[in-house]
Amino acid sequence: MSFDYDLFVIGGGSGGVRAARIAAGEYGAKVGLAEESRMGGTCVIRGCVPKKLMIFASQAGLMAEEMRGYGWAEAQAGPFSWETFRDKLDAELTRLELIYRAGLSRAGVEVHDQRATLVGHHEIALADGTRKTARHILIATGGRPAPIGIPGEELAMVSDDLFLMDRLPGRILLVGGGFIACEFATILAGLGVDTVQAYRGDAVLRGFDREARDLATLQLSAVGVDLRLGLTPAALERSGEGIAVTFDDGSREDFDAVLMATGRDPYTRGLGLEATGVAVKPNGAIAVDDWSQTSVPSIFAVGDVTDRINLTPVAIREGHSFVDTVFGAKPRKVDHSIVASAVYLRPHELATVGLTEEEARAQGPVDVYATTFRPMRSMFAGSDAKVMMKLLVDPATDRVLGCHIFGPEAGEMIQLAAIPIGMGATKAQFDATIAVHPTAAEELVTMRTPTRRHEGPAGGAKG
Ligand SMILES: Cc1cc2nc3c(=O)[nH]c(=O)nc-3n(C[C@H](O)[C@H](O)[C@H](O)COP(=O)(O)OP(=O)(O)OC[C@H]3O[C@@H](n4cnc5c(N)ncnc54)[C@H](O)[C@@H]3O)c2cc1C
Ligand SMILES: NC(=O)c1ccc[n+]([C@@H]2O[C@H](COP(=O)([O-])OP(=O)(O)OC[C@H]3O[C@@H](n4cnc5c(N)ncnc54)[C@H](O)[C@@H]3O)[C@@H](O)[C@H]2O)c1
Repeated sequence: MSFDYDLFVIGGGSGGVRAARIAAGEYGAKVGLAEESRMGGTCVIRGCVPKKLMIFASQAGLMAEEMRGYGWAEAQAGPFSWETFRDKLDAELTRLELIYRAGLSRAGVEVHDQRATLVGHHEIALADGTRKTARHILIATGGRPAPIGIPGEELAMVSDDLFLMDRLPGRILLVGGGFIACEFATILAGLGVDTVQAYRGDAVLRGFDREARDLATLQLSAVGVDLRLGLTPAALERSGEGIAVTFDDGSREDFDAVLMATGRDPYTRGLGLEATGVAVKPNGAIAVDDWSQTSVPSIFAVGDVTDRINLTPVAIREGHSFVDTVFGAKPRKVDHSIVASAVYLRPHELATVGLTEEEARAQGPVDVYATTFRPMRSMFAGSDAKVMMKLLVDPATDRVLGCHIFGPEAGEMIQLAAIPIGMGATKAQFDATIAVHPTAAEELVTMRTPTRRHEGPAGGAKG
């Protein structure tokens, strides 16, 4: 049977673009790709990239404050122009989008700027009514903000809307305590917005190492976020130009804007999965095996739509591995067991790789090497901001099981720590490394004695 394409990719985000480009450019496959919005997907257009640029924009006040501590007595951030920043941001995203398009075009990928849906095991319908056939189909449609189902929720923004605002709100409520709520609370407070964050739990960033979570929670308040723990909205309603929020404790407050950052769902609605028999998990994520293959052998899925680890480099690796396996005769599975990540807070980021202390002690005995200190840079300036470095070590094998850093540029540090930890490095090998001085990261190779030992599920902590 002949097909229009060897591969048809639905979704031009992190996973889809990588897969299409490698399949066509390196393995000579005939590839089509459909994208219903801007090329580049969530990460480039409404995620990692604009978010990180906003983080940079938001740190002027903190930098000026630090510099005053170094003798620049008049240092001030001065006025911020959202309009100038937003227009520059839009131009930058357009530049990046064009680079993505050029890469696809150079590789010989045929791009269809429209929505695609599945109509058969080898067939796709485009929004203009055209049908295309393909030997293999890759679904890389990403995720969408998940509503929580409270009355008036449609009045709130989601993260996509933040990058397009006409003006900064005077007062905003952010709902949630995950990646997006914490990063945007840091950003908006840094840009001078009166920022309230409501989170239903007792410390933000559930799932991260508890000690690091506690430091992140303290830092949010220290940078001016009015963090309300154990609180969540029950209803939103219009109030003049703004939004009146009724919370679950019965209190009511007015805000200029509300941002719901309550998680993301796989974007599979209306994709034709039921009609084609592609199996989904209860939350709508496409079920795949280790090779990213769905229940229909000709259809594969990568990235957030499969809800494995919802990060850009993971989507890229999944897309690349699928193509290596199917088109490159180089079978490659993705190892999801050790994936580093960072939450871009300011002044200190939270970065992590491997097991948390809580996960490690639930598995068995673990030695915890941890230190918390005021780094020389900010201490000199008079700041109380604390850095934390933590290594979790298996006492039986001496293997480093996890690393957690709360500090300036922790994301940069964890990228490097992830290499030896992924290779199975031992604590002795960390210790054999001569320190780089003076740095905060030198603590990772100079912590000599365990701070505490957990004996495992049956035992308690010592020391
Ligand atoms: C605010 C925010 C900040 C983030 N920050 C980070 C970060 O700092 N680091 C990090 O690693 N990750 C971050 N992420 C997560 C990261 O963006 C995602 O994990 C990544 O983009 C997933 O890639 P993907 O290819 O699965 O999907 P996406 O990048 O979402 O791409 C899916 C594409 O498919 C298109 N599409 C969907 N359905 C169809 C259809 N039927 N037809 C045609 N096109 C379709 C969409 O328009 C979209 O362009 C962030 C996410 C958000 C929301
Ligand atoms: N730096 C990064 O790598 C980065 C940054 C942003 C986003 N991301 C990715 O995007 C994903 C989505 O981010 P997110 O922050 O929306 O999700 P998240 O899962 O990190 O956090 C969701 C938050 O919403 C809260 N929540 C969920 N349901 C609720 C309800 N019914 N009522 C009240 N609160 C509720 C949760 O308790 C949690 O605090 C992340 O999981 C991550 O994979 C990564």
